[in-house]
Formats: sequence, C-alpha cells, structure tokens
Amino acid sequence: MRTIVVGTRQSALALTQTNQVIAALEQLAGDLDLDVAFEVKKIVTKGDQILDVTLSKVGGKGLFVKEIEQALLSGEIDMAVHSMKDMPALLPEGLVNGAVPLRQDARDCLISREGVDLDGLPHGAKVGTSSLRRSSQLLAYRPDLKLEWIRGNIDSRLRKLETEGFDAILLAAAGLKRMGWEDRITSYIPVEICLPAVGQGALGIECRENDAELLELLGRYEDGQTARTVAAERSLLLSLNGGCQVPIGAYAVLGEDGESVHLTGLVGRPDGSLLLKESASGTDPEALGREVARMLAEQGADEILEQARG
Ligand SMILES: NCc1[nH]cc(CCC(=O)O)c1CC(=O)O
Repeated sequence: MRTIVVGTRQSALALTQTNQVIAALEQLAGDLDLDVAFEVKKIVTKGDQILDVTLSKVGGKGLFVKEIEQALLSGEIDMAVHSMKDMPALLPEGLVNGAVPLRQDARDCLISREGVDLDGLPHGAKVGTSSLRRSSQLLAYRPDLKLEWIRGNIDSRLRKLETEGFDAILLAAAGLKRMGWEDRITSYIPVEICLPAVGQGALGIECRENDAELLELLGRYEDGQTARTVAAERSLLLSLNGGCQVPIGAYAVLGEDGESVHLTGLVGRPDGSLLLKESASGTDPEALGREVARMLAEQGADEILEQARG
C-alpha cells in the first residue's frame, strides 16, 4: 500500500481544493482497486508570508508555488493541487501537470455591500481588486469607478469588504463556489466585460514526471475538454511571456464539434484606457494560443505588458 503525500498551502481555499481532489481520487482509486492512501502536508510559501506588498514587485505568482515545487522534486511530497491560474506557464524540469479536472465557473463576480450589480454601483464607487486584469477591464467599462488594491486570501478579502469601506469587491466565482460561499455572490461579470485570468476556475495537479503509478490514476481524473481549453489559454500566456502578474485575460471554449477550440485573449492598460482583444479558432490548442498571442502582439500588446511590468 502506497501513501501519496499531498502538499498544500494553508489557505482555506487551498485546503478545501486539496481535500476535494483527494476525495475524488480516493473514490477513483477504489473503483480501480488501487491500494493507495493520501496524506496532507501543509507548506508555507513566500507568497503567503508577503501579503502586504504588490506581488508583482516581489516576484509574482510563482512565489506561491516555488516551495511546493521544491518539495515535489525532493520527494518530500508526491503531488500538489494548484489553482490553475496560479501556476506559472512553464513547469520546472522533472515536474508535470498530471491532470486538469473539470473546470468550475471561470467568471469573475461582484460581491457588493448593498446588493447592487456592476451597473447599479453608484458613481465613483470604491471597488477592491488585486489584479491589473480586472482593474483594466472594469475601468474600461465603468471609468468612474475607483479601483483600489485589496490583497489576501478570499476569506480576508470578504472581511475587508466590510471593514475597509469598499462598495464592492471582485473575486473569481470558482473560489467562492468551492468554499460553499456562493451565496455571497451578488452578480456574475460576463466574460464579454471581464475576460477571466488564464486557467481561472480550473485546477492543476502537479507531480513528478516519472511517477507512473500516480500519473495513471491522475490520467483517469482528467477532464479532456477542460484540458484542451486550458492548454490554449496557457499557450497564449507562455507566448506573451506573462509569467508574473500582468493584465492578460484569456478564455477558451470548445466548439460544437467538441474538438475545435475558440480562444479569446486580452491585454489591457491597467487604467482601462486601451484594451486589445483578439479571437481565433483552431484544433491544435498550443498553436491557437500562439496565434492569438501573435495577433495581440501585432496590436501592440508587448508595449502594454512592458509598461505594466514597470
Ligand atoms: N489569485 C488568487 C486566486 N487563485 C485562485 C483563486 C480562485 C479561483 C480559481 O480557482 O480560479 C483565487 C482567488 C481570486 O482570484 O478571487
């Protein structure tokens, strides 16, 4: 009997996601008559320690996964569940994404104090977000809004909505739904107004590339359609060199044939004064991501990204 050690960050969302994945894998292992058990190991990452500065200034999202990847490579843990949107576009040598499970809601949502939706927010309302992608698109739609920085895990952001005088905050719907906090959502932001982050709502399960036994189990857990759409989005991210926190959005859906992928990509100025948006369809997700990245680059995406990176 093998014990699979699952590394996780300590945030409520990370623990919840990890436990939900373990429950699904246990069920699957039972069905396959595999003799495995799972054990959770909590890991404190740099990103968790530095919650008070702009993340992009200290190294970006990679800070949340670096320690976890080291623990995977050293054998201290065997797998880790990540929010796909927190996974860097490139994984280190020796590690792979073993499964992309069925995607949750990819949209952003508004949690407002007075229960009003985006259009109902008063002129000049104070809206909390921690992403250039959201501020860029929200300001393009409602230039009067005052977008202010709010950081922390989703539970602390929900608290700050009350304590720091925000009229509303923006969060990914997926995190709230996984936590069972769907009732906090006031309204969903259509992807036409706010294109989600690459991989938003999806999970990634990182493990060692030579762990054949675990990879076989994970392979059964993968949702092929989610994997295809997320692959297109991540290819776009890689092509735009968008490793750290940058104003990039992407959302891919499967065509009616169940095979072709339709990808929309966006790069925006953080102040919302310019949004570049391009779409294309194709059957090779990686090639499609590169294609939409090239279309955005032709419109001047690199210049916007350079400026946003500071
Ligand atoms: N950047 C933090 C983060 N990473 C993953 C989620 C939850 C949503 C998801 O799984 O995409 C969140 C919170 C948020 O952005 O609201």
